[in-house]
Amino acid sequence: MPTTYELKLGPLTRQLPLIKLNATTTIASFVLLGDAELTDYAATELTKRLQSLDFDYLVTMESKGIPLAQALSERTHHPRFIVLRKSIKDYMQTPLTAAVSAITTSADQELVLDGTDANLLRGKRVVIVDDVISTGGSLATAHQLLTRAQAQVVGQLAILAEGAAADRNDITYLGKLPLFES
Ligand SMILES: Nc1ncnc2[nH]cnc12
Repeated sequence: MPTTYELKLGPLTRQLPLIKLNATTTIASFVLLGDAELTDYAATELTKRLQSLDFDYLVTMESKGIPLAQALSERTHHPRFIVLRKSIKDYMQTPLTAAVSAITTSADQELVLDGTDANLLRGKRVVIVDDVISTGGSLATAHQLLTRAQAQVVGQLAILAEGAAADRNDITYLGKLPLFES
């Protein structure tokens, strides 16, 4: 039984550890945080995919999407991006929240849009960006929060699509990641 999966993305290769999540599901663990080289490459490639898209804000989800959104913001000359948080902070004003289930987190989580950010996004064209789209749970929750904030989601981007997400035609991604299910 191998212990790693070899991910190839353009000129880059990574050995991803195989992690058993439960009795039936094993993932090739892709942790973007700290991988400056891959973040840089992915941002350059995704920027090409954004070239013909008119949008006002990039939106990402805490926490693994943050360095990617930062790099994409710089490359696309969008000086501000929005981060959907995993919990309500004391400094937030009238936050919007929604429940989310993620493949890598056993307990249900929530996503939070600070009311100040919601005001900024009202009537704006937004692109959601994340590191991996798998079950699509956090993407759907992000989409729901943004719709509640009256933003228009005009694009959904990820570095990798995992498992069945690779068959979706409503996301743009650079590479596929297998999901090992028995
Ligand atoms: N393969 C994966 N690695 C890390 N985080 C994930 N979230 C969803 N799929 C993942």
